[in-house]
Amino acid sequence: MERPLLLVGCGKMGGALLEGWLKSGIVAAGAYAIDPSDSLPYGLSDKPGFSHVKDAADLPADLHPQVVVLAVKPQAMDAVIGAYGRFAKPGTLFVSVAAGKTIGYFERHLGANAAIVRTIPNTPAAIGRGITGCTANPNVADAERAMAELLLQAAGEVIWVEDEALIDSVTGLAGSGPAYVFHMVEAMAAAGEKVGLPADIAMKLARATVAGAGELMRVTGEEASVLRQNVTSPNGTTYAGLQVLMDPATGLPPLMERTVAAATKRSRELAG
Ligand SMILES: NC(=O)C1=CN([C@@H]2O[C@H](COP(=O)(O)OP(=O)(O)OC[C@H]3O[C@@H](n4cnc5c(N)ncnc54)[C@H](OP(=O)(O)O)[C@@H]3O)[C@@H](O)[C@H]2O)C=CC1
Ligand SMILES: O=C(O)[C@@H]1CCC=N1
Repeated sequence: MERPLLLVGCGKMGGALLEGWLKSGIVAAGAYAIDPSDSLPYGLSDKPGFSHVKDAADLPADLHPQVVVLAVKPQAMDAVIGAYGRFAKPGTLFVSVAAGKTIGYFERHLGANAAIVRTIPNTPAAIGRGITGCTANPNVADAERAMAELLLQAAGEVIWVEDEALIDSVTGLAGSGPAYVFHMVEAMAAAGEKVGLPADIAMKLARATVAGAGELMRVTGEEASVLRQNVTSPNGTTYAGLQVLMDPATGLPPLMERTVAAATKRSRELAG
């Protein structure tokens, strides 16, 4: 990047992104993390390559950032966004990671000419294994789109959707998705205890099973259904378990459908 990046909100998500940018060296022109907290997550407070300020008022008066990344909670955005309107001029791209907040919302606060990329990452971004869904308004130039993609690639894979409404669906599936998987670990461990395993062993087995299965899927690139079939012997133990889990009326499919639908609906509600 030729000019500085501003990261507004350096919590779990913003911090994960900044961590990736510092590692990749993409923000070599300098970065500012604006966050009221005394110390930043992921040990960032001790890392070089950016300046931490607590308030937008502490930023240099003549700053002309290349990118402003908005990573505060959606509910905090109204109170925060006004302080960044001064940067909404040609040459500055706004990238939001806030769930629900629409491009229309940002155009209302930053002006109709502001270049805005709305995204939704997920927390595996912290180890470069995230996936981010993105959409852009027509003010975003090709070079700015490429810059946004480069920034988000520091956190993992990037997909673009033209229909902004689908960002709510991406949120319901992938933005919130890591929490579903972590809860599955909790549920598997609890179920292991029910069949007689000590709690610590049940949790160790559940963690390693989910982590290993995810890594197997990533490394082989194989279809999930094929990997599932590879575990399933005819009339064996997995078959017996999957008869319960895959029941179309009472198993995981209808439960996951309701889960993703509820998160997608909540994303729409956060629009503002
Ligand atoms: N966590 C996740 O899995 C994902 C989160 N997101 C989105 O990322 C955004 C941030 O979420 P998350 O990182 O989880 O939340 P966090 O609460 O961890 O991070 C938000 C940060 O913003 C800070 N903040 C509050 N007010 C201001 C301000 N005026 N100026 C600058 N910073 C401020 C908060 O400080 P303090 O705590 O002191 O108030 C906090 O450090 C949300 O919009 C969320 O929808 C998107 C995808 C996934
Ligand atoms: O729970 C949330 O609202 C945020 C957005 C996606 C993941 N966490």
